[in-house]
Amino acid sequence: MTIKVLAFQKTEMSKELGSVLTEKLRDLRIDGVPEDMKVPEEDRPVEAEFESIDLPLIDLSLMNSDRAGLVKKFREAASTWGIFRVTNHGVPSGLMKEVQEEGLKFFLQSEEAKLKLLTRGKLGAGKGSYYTGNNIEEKRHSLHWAESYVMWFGQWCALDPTIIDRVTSEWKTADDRFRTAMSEYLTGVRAAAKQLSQLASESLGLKTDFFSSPTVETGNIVIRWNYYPACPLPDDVLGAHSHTDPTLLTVLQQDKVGGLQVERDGRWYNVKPVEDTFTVNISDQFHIWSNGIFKSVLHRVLVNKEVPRLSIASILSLTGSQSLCPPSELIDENHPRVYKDMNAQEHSEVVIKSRSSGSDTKVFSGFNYFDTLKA
Ligand SMILES: O=C(O)CCC(=O)C(=O)O
Ligand SMILES: [Fe+2]
Repeated sequence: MTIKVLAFQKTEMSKELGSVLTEKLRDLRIDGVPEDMKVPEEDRPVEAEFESIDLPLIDLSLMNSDRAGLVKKFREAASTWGIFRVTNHGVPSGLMKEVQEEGLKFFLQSEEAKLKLLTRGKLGAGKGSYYTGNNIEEKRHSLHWAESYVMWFGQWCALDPTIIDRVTSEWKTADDRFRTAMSEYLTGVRAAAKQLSQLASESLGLKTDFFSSPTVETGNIVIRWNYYPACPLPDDVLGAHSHTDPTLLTVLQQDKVGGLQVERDGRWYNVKPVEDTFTVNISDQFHIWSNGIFKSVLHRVLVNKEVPRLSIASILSLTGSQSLCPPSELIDENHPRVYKDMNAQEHSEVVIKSRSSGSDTKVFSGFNYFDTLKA
């Protein structure tokens, strides 16, 4: 039996590469771990070493009643951990479960059905869906023990029912209810992201909409389901190597299984999943945009022997000519500009270059290229 893992991360891919992957899938066997998925001995995670942490909690039901307290908490969480838990975010529990179950159905399809979506990443205008995994072109580290299904919806302000319809229907099992669920989920995530980015602005003494307006109007939204099959040798692989997200903000829905780890001061911590909450992390663009005040958190994913894990990442990013320049209010003699002026497109080019040529073969991270962007 072949295992349900494959290897890809590029939105652009050639037909040839698609068939290489098909071959590769045929070769994989459930009773072992292919050599190119094995993490080098010295980088293997050892479970016994890790402490579990309960992340700082941002309770959005306090937006009106204790805004000042929430703003303070946001600043603390975003500038120390770079990751926090969000509760009372407005996305109903039943809807979260539904989107999770539907995503699971995608991965449980036959490989043949999934592979049909492998090359969809090339769809024009940045809207469409595709099946993916690690990047086998960038031979920078062992392959992830994971597969993903990604939906690109484009800019929030242009998102309308026809786009949701088009993107969701690329997965042939998508039905009307799934489309409605995705539409409701996107609305909920957008509202939560708006509130969070308002807190972000206020926490730095800026106008409420400074970050929120570009984030949930002209910014982009991508939804990505990550599936980590149970692994016969979990200590030999990683579901995701250590990385920071190159984008702005990631709103993550985890299932009960656990496996996400975050780094702080050189140590890895297990992030406990908590039902009905989102795990939200600051990503590279927000770090740059906040003049380095918000921390883009380094994270990775461990897998286990017993149960598969599913997570759903709503990935928000600035795009094209949107500026990542920090506002003048954050710059003075004591707080000089940390990074050069750049827009999202220029940033994205640096990320792509760093990922294909970086010196650290284990980490895909802003820490690999932030230095090159210094003012
Ligand atoms: O599955 C997770 O917990 C994290 C996924 C992740 O890091 C990502 O999609 O960038
Ligand atoms: Fe990530």
